[in-house]
Amino acid sequence: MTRERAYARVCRDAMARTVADAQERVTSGAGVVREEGVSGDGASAEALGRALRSWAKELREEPEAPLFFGRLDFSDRDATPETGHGTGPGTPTDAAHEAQRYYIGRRRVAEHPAAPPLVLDWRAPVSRAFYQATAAQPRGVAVRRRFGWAPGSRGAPEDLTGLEDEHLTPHDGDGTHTGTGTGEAPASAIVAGEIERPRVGPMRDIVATIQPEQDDLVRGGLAESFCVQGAPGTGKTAVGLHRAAYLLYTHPRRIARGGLLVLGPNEAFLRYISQVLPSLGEVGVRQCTVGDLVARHPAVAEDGEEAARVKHDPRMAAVLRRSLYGRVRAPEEPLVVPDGSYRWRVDAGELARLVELVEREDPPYEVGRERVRARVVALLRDRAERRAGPPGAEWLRRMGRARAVTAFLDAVWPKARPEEVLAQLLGDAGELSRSADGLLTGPEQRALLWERAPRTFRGARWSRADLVLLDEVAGLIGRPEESYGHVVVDEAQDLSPMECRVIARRSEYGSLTVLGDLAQGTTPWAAARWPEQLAHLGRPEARVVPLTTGFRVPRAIVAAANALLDSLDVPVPPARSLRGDGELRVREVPDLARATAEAVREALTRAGSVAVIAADEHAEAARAALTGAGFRTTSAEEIGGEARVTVLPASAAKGLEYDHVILLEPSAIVAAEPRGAHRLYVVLTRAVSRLDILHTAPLPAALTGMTAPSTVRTHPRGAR
Ligand SMILES: Nc1ncnc2c1ncn2[C@@H]1O[C@H](COP(=O)(O)OP(=O)(O)OP(=O)(O)O)[C@@H](O)[C@H]1O
Repeated sequence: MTRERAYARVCRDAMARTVADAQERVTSGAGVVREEGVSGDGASAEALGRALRSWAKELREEPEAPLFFGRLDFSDRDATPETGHGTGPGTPTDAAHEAQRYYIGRRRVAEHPAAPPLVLDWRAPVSRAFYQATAAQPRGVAVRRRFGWAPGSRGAPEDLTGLEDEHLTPHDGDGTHTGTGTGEAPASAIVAGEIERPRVGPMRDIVATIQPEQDDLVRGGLAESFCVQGAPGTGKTAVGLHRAAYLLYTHPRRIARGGLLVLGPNEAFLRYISQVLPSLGEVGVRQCTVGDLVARHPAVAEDGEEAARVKHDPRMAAVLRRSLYGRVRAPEEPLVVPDGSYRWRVDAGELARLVELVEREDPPYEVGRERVRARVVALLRDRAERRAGPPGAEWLRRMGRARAVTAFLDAVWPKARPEEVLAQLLGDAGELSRSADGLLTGPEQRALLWERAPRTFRGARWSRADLVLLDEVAGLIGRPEESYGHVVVDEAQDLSPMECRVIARRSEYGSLTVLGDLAQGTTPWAAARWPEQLAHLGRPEARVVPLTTGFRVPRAIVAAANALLDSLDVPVPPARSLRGDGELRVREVPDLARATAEAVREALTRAGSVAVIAADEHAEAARAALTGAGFRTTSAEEIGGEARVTVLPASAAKGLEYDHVILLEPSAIVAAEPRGAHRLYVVLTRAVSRLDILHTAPLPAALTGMTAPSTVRTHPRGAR
């Protein structure tokens, strides 16, 4: 311990010097840069200065945390017995690492940029052995050491409180293996402690304890898109964020060109995960919702249920395409273009063939219009050439802009704006049936039609679904300006086919990490199967990888959730939990408000965060009752606020977790919406340690059989 603390001190000093050095370079500016001969001219010195400034800023902004969490001692070759399992691919005993010792941390630490690192970045190739080595496949590692730090430590050497060694390759006289990775519970007490640590505030990184199956996903190649079907609390979100950090580290240039995008279901969720990437040293990643991607107008209108369902249906893509291309007309008249004393003439038949050909080539609409123009000019050029030899570039430009040519284009391939196209479709029954007949039924078409159409498209009031449709039309007209190198899509089961297409358009040249759980689908258009959803996302070939080992929800609560899962009829395997701790209590109570206050009072005697979750329409009342009883509470919008008790409507609970969840009236959550049972499944699986279910009405059928050993059913106590 003394030696390791001393090492921690050395690392801290080195890190402090790195930060100071970065500052120094920024404040002394280009002078230093030039002196070092890095850059001769002002412009690149300035660019370098900018890079240094942002680097210094990044170092300063990074939350201070322990600088290392692990150590690998590689064996020297003589001491590495071939175990039989250890010879396959993926288990290299890389000669370069023989007898080497490496510390592993959140980022590289070195005395100076050219010095050998004191701490390796967890994403460096060597670090992989830290996550993957087992006694059966030691990958050349003799000893894996994990470090335990005081909770919340900022890395002060005296905060180093524990060490744990696993001997993966036995030496003489030391025949014991302490392997991991196969048992129900983690073999490492430090890992177990980390997993069971009470939660407070926003989500944390998991670099110190990534599990082998998670690591495989985190380090998947940039080119590969895949989908993680993960039971609640299996670390989907964590895996997605760490994968983002890994890709940024491993392919900085290729990602930098397009950028990396993380999509989450709502603002509360985005706030909850917002600290993870910065704590891993990545500050430039865009994290937003699909709604943010399509927000070309504020969403001010509300759709009826049926209208929303139809607008999110994939058939709308075909309807919109037909509506847009319905603008293209077969030319009926010849084109006559005056040119000085001449008039060039192209007859209608030739023009019609030309337009039809371009239509068949199926370019984006805007490109199609310009292609028709270019081909018309080419016809004019042929005529001019026959008469007077090849015309010059200026002549070609003039013909392209000629009033007659533009008028011809406006007649056969008019300009289009997304708003105009959609307003016409939703505002005009004739246009709608022209575009939708054979695709949408009569009642579906009627559900789409505006009751009162605005006079022009500029006066239209758009709904959230409309914005998705506008994005679709914009995508038909031209390519989206944004295109990402990689997109991480969380809670992907909830996206509608049309929302999936928003993402597909922006990741055409990149790759996707799709995260979700079919059992947690709560939107009316939630996916029932992954292959279809992946096809809408433009990745029909993507692999679906299940994760079933839960790190959040304790076994007793998982058992209850699995009972409910059986009734959901989704093709997903049940979850299992790494956590033997945890409590589940189900109580029928006479007075819900009073029982809630009591449960909160009790919950506050333990460490960690507390959430009271109720059906949406009851959440406000629950909050008021708690405030009345003297508790300070926060709402979903204030994650990370001061009060330890959050009151959440069931619809806002997705993706979040709390140490202690007090769930009010499960049957009301089920009854509140068509997919209420799925919603209840989400809510049941938010608890890290304790779940209290309080009810006055009968429990939903799937929950009545809960017989987990730690289930305590108490009958209403008398007045207290
Ligand atoms: N390897 C790990 N070590 C420690 N903690 C982990 C590990 N993997 C996941 N966790 C923790 O388990 C919890 C659940 O992870 P996460 O939220 O990523 O799961 P999820 O699959 O997205 O869950 P859900 O679908 O229910 O929203 C988080 O607190 C996360 O930090």
